[in-house]
Amino acid sequence: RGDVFTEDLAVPEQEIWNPYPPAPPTAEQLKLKRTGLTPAERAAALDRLAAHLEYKRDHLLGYQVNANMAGYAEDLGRFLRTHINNIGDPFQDGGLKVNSKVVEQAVLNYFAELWRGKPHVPADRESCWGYGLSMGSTEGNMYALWNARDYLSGRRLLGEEESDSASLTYADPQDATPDNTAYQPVVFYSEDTHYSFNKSVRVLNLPTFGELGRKLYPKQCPINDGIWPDEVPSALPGTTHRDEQYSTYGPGSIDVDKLVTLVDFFAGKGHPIIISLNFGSTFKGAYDPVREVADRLLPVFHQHKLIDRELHYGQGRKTDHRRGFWIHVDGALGAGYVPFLAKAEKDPKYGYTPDVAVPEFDFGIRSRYAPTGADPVELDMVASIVVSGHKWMGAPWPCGIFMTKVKYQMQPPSKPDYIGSLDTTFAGSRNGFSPIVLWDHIASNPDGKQISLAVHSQRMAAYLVEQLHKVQAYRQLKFNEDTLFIDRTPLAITVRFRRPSARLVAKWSLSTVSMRMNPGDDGSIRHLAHVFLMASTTQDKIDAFVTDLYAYDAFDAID
Ligand SMILES: COC(=O)[C@H](CCSC)/N=C/c1c(COP(=O)(O)O)cnc(C)c1O
Repeated sequence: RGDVFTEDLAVPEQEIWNPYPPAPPTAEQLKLKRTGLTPAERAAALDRLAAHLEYKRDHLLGYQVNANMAGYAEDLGRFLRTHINNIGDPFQDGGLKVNSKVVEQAVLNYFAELWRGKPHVPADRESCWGYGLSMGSTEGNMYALWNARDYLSGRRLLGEEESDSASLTYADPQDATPDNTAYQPVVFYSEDTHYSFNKSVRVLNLPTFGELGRKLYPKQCPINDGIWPDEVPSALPGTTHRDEQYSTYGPGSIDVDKLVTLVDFFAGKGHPIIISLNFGSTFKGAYDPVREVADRLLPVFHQHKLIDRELHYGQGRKTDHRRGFWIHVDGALGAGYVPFLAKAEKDPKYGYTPDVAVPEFDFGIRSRYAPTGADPVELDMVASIVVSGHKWMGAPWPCGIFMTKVKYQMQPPSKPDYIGSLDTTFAGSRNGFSPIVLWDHIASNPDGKQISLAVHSQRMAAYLVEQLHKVQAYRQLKFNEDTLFIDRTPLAITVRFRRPSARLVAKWSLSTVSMRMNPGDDGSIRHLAHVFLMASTTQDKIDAFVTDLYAYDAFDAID
């Protein structure tokens, strides 16, 4: 892909045309003294901070944040008087009784059903299990990769106790010899994947297919003339435009042909497979085609005996059966609203006809494969899903949900009796307020409202594209400027275009990317920005933003 690199945007201290945007409190005002601050000093600093943040909140367009905090202060302010900590497993009350686990369970079961899974029943291995995140989807995605890595590398499943050993061990030590690829999982994700994945695979010491390819199979990459890329290429643009035949001009979803070829290579070497698919990608808002990936990879998994693997543990006395693949869906953004778009598509009363069919992504995806001369195979293909609570739903701070199934849960590394519960999550202390916020949001937004908001967001995205084309036509005529590179991936709730001036980037908190559109060609560098059309984005807000783009100095001179 084009090299993505950041540039220091020299953002002026004050916005030139609007000398009145409330600045944040100064460092001097915020300086924390040993003597503390007087009530007047505290009030002055906090008042100024509130004014600044409220102005920025009302002008935030560039990030996936729903600015609507309706009702939280009124409904939930009283919970700020209590430290609520959901330490340990959400479905085990534990020793710290000041917890909101009953609320967390209600939220988890809501998402299990929304994503076509079964609410948690400990004895039902096909039912869902999950937990409320104390960070955002970065935590959930990291947990998913950790769970997948240990599941596929033969660590002990939840319930496969080994009384004589508190430390985590492999199901069967000789299975996990260094040269045994059967327990060396490899992870695949596309070049449009959120940067937190590069961080997560480092934390987990989990090799990407590129790293493992360069180490074990140098110059044998089945795509790209033998050279291993680090990420799966994203799809090329549908256009036949000759000099735009690079994924940088594409929709931002994964190239399924290349994914299948790469997975087939490693599965053929015996490696278990981890795939993370984006569902509402960070810059282009694209949806990886989960259904197509699942349907096309099932035969590959079947061919390489990755559907049912037998593991032994307890000195060979016992056996378990597991998959040799894990499909994770990073639904940080899309898992929150696409289910409602699908409902709108099905119900004519919403008058919504999507540009393309609303894609599937969840636990309801079952793929079938009928190998010649063998019994047909039908499998549920998605092993885990993550959603951020602070993106589509609009929580006041980072939070979210990780969801998998009981059959994939691992034995935790230790059993800290003093928390009175299994340590089945990533964090120690866990935010007990976030489940209450998500519960309040869901309780206040029945399906009908959610469907309307999801359709509104689609309409606002289409509206912004229309308005940007008007700006482009005006500027070409008036200032003889180049195009604004306006683009929107089908069904995406984000629109991308030429980066405006530093002042406007700061005013509207735009997220920007500078990239070489044609690899190695500095002449093809584009400075782009995007706007996310969230449930809280109004037409008035879009109009105010678009008005700014008509100004003579709204865009930097084309360098
Ligand atoms: C540049 O924009 C971002 O980094 C935003 C987070 C900021 S907006 C809330 N996206 C985070 C993100 C993440 C990480 O989610 P968080 O940890 O909740 O920020 C995972 N997956 C996808 C597809 C994402 O887009």
